[in-house]
Amino acid sequence: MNLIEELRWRGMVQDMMPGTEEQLQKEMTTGYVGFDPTADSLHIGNLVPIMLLKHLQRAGHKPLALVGGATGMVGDPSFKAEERKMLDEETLQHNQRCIKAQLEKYLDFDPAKPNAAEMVNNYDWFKNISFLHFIRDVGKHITVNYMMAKDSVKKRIEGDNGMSFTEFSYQLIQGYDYYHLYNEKNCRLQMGGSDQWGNIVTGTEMIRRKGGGEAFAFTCPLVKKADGTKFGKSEKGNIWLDASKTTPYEFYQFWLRCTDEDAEQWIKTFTFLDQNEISSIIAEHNLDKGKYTLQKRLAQEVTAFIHGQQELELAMMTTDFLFGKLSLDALKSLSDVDVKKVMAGVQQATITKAELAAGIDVLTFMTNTQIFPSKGEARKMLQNGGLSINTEKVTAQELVVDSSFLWNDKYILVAKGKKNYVLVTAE
Ligand SMILES: N[C@@H](Cc1ccc(O)cc1)C(=O)O
Repeated sequence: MNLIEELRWRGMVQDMMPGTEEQLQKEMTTGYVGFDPTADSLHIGNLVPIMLLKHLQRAGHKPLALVGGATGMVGDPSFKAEERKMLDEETLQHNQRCIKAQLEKYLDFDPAKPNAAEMVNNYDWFKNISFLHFIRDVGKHITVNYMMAKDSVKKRIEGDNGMSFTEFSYQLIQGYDYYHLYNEKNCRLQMGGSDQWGNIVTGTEMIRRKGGGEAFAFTCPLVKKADGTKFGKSEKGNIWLDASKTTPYEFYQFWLRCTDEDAEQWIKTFTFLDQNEISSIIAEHNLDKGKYTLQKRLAQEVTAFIHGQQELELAMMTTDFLFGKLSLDALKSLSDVDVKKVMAGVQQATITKAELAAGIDVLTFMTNTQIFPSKGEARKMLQNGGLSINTEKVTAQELVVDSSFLWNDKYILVAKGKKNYVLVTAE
């Protein structure tokens, strides 16, 4: 399968300019996607264009990731019902730095490779272009009629809200980016979400009218959920790629909880697994859907790609907690930082090291740590067989808890019932 055939199979091609497939077969081609610094992190909606750049690079072509320092100052009106709020320059600078650092993680920038990825920022070429120069040299090649006819801005032009000249000029700025990269980086391809088609075509038009040759493009469909609700949101809002905004555990859960129908599509779009592998995962999934084989594999692949293998393993451990099947040995093998991550959602308690050194009976231990409000309640749980320490069931109320129960020098894990864990830290 060539790149475009593969992307078609993955459901990642919406519109394509004629000749794009031939160009990609003919020679190593430089292609770009732009990301505006509208927030201090990318979110999973941006993951599709990132995947496009990744696929491009895997197929031997050269990806350019553009950070929109200039376009971010203007605001893309494409398919937006209202004028955007302008971000102040300090916020934009901060956002640019964050997004750049994220993009650097996902592509291969190794300069020794002929198709090494490169990062560019359109502020670098726009900062020196004067307004007069721009309207004479760029604006003159594109008619207002042409700009107004775009689907992406039609509603705004026909509606009551209107659109500022600032946002209206956005497509010329993005168009000029393509023209600039065409000349400076021999870039022949622009990709993006389907909402970007209008802006991209303004670019190829500008290249043509300013005497350039052919430039190519394709867009990918916007990701939708099968039930029609919006993709990429949880109850808490956006699913961010930044671990401090959406923890790897929450990220993993997002994918784990999707429907069979969505998982079948998303495993194609959001992983690099090939056709054979995906077919066999789906076949295995269909043998027993209750095992969530498909969702698990999807969640594992995407979490490992975004957060790395280690964070994935921690997220899976935390998930095991929810299902009451954590292995204590696995937990013991973790660093302190990682124990805290896995246990982030678990009830916490403390006990003094001195008490443990002396040794206390299990019921006193349960009340001193405030795991139970009274010895009577702790006893009841113990007698019902629902109390465990370090995953061993406690059967005798005479049991003495002392320092020998500590693992990693400071922890004791208590469970009330099957799934209610308490992590006790000795201080
Ligand atoms: N307009 C794009 C971002 C972008 C910016 C500049 C470009 O040259 C290309 C793309 C978006 O909103 O997603």
